[in-house]
Amino acid sequence: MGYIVAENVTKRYGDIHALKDVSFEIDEGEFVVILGQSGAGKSTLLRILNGLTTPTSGSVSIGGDTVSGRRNDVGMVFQQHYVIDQLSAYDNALTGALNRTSFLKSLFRMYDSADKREALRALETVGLLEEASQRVDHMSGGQQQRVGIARALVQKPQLLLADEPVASLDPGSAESVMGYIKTAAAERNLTTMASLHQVNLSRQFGERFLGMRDGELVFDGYIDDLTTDVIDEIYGDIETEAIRTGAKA
Ligand SMILES: Nc1ncnc2c1ncn2[C@@H]1O[C@H](COP(=O)(O)OP(=O)(O)OP(=O)(O)O)[C@@H](O)[C@H]1O
Repeated sequence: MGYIVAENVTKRYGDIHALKDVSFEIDEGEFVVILGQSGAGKSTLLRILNGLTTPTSGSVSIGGDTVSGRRNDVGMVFQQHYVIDQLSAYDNALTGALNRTSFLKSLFRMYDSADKREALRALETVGLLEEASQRVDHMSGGQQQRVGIARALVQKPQLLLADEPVASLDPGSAESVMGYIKTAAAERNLTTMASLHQVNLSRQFGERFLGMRDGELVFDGYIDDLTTDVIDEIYGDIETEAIRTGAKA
C-alpha cells in the first residue's frame, strides 16, 4: 500500500465539482508534481491532503492514518511568502518549531537547542545560512520563499506540500527555489507534492506527475509518458507555444 492513498476523493462546493472521484497512491520519498490549469482542482487536492478541507466523499490516508484534520507532520509551502517581515530569516525558520514549543516559551522565543540546530540546518539547505540574521523584509521574493521552505522543514514534516510555490517569482528565482525544494526533499527522503502550472519547470524537477483537468485526474505517470498529447489533454487548447516548452513530441 502507498504512503499516501487517495480513494475516490470528490469535493463539491455547491454546484462546483472541484474534485471528481480522484484516486492515486504515492510511495514514501516520491517527488510528485501536480499539473493543471487554474481551477483544475490542484489546491483543493493539496488542502484535502493537509486536512484543511474535508472531501465531500472518498478518503485520504497518510502513512496508514486517515486524514481528518490538520497534521503537524505535513509541512506546507504556499504561493505567497507567509513570512513575518520584522523577524530575521532564522527567527522565521524557528517558527516551524512552534507546534512543539509551549506557549510561554514561544512568547519569549525560547526554543530548544535541537530546534535551533534544525533551523540552521534548514537555512543551510535553502542556501541562506549566511543571511540567517537578515530581516526578511530586506530579502528578495525568492529568498523569502526559501525562508518559508526552511520554516516548513523545521516543522520536521513527513510530507511536504507546496501549492504553486514559485507562481509569484521571476523565471530565474522560480528555477532556483524549485531546486532548493528538490534538494531539501532528497536530503531528507521527504515525500513531496508540488502543484505547478509551468510545464517546463515541471519537467525539469518532477519525477512523478499527476495531471488534473476540471477536477479529474487525467494523467498519472512518469516523465517519459508526459508527451505533448498528454500536455494537451491536461491543458486543453494550448494557447501559447510557451506552455509547450520542454514538452516531448
Ligand atoms: N472555497 C471554495 N468555495 C467555492 N468554490 C471553490 C472553493 N475553493 C475552490 N473552489 C472552486 O473549485 C475549483 C477548483 O479550484 P482549485 O483552487 O482547487 O483549483 P487550482 O487548480 O488550484 O487553481 P488555481 O491554480 O487557480 O488555484 C474552482 O472552480 C474553484 O473556483
